Amino acid sequence: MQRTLYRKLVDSHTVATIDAQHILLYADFHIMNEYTSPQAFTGLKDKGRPVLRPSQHMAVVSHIIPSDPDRVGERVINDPSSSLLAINLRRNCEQFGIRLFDTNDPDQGIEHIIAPERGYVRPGMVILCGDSHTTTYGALGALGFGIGTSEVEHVLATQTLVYRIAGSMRIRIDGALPPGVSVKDLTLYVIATIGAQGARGFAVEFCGSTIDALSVEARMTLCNMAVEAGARAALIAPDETTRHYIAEHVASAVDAERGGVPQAAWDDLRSDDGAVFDVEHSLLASDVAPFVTWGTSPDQGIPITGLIPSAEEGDSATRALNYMGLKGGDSLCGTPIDRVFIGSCTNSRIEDLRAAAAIVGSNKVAPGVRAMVVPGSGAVRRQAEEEGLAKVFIDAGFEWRQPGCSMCLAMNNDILEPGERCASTTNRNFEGRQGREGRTHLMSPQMAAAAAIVGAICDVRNFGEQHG
Ligand SMILES: CC(C)[C@H](C(=O)O)[C@@H](O)C(=O)O
Ligand code: SF4
Repeated sequence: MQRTLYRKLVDSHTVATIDAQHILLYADFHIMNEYTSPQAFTGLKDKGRPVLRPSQHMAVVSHIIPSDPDRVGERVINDPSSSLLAINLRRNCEQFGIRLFDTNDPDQGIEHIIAPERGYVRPGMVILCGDSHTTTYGALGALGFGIGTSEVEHVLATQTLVYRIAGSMRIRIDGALPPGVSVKDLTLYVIATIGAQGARGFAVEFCGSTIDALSVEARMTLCNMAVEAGARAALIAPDETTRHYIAEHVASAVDAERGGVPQAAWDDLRSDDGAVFDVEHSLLASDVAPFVTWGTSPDQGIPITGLIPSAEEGDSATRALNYMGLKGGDSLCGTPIDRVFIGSCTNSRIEDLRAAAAIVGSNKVAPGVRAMVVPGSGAVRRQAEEEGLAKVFIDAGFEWRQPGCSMCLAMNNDILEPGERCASTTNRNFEGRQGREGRTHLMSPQMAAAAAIVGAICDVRNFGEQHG
């Protein structure tokens, strides 16, 4: 029987079958943040249960930590309730013997940036985290998905999870991305094409020559946002690109052979020829242009050359347009922005910062625009400083900040003022996501960098002619 990659990963981690739809799934690794773990630890303590395998968990303070450039010392977090979350996580990790990337750890950062970077994510693994963007790890051929707080407790206690098997979807994308078009544009295009619920209930496997040509970091951007189309997981079969990434990242961090599938068996980590998917889509990279969202859902995006769709009175697009202060039939090009945010687990890796810095060059941030770059981890920040990228940003007038989720979700000091419009490399543009009444336009790091210089949303492909 031919099996999909998803099915192989599920089968190899099935501890017991519960019924036709449910299994007990083994988790090779589990990641926690300060925000979704406290009740789980309280539950364990109340029941007097230990953590079964402490070495198969890690924790990080990422959501509530301020990104101030001079963040140091004990008082990195001034807000008392946020500070308490960090203190609790530290106590819990100490008590249960779990590796914590604490507030002052040189490698602290966003969970989904540091887990692969530190070598914890390897092909063939099942990786869980109380966070929806755990789908990111599919970029390395690992089955990753977000879990709820009560499930976090179960995973800590048993290293397993009661799991409902997902449907299978394959999205094939072929051809070369046109010049000036990045994987973020491709991602927003895929979501706009299939819709915010388009992959709901499915584990999505991405394949095709476009995917083959992507770096692992680019694949992470795509898999990260698959959840914005409703996907329960995203997967890309490991290949030579994956091998190189693993060789670079695992040796320095954790034992390559601990957990996961030995390299010799990676060849089997792919869907068999003839494996049947419940749903298949086929897309062409040549159809993709730089993409920007105009609304309040990640699927409300258009190519920068397109027009904002006209809305019918009373439909959800009308509400979105009102919230965003935009009109149907207009172009997004030339829409002035107040803020630029380059960061988040979607786009704060070194390749993202390189791409943004290449656009910035020797230009300056437009007067009146507040622009910030928030690297995804301490390691990304150090590397960007070594490569001179930080200097490019600082000289241009960007704020060069400390790692964390930052203005991706405004759970810390980084927040939009009501009515402010932001060019953002993040993954969610919901109402209030970056601050009450804040207006978020999702786009690539290149497009956000160009917007910072121009002071308005623009087509990065024309940017070089004026600012090269
Ligand atoms: C805080 C956390 C539960 C949440 C998630 O699950 O994704 C956050 O990371 C987000 O991006 O909205
Ligand atoms: S960077 Fe944003 S999307 Fe990613 S984990 Fe943090 S809040 Fe969630």
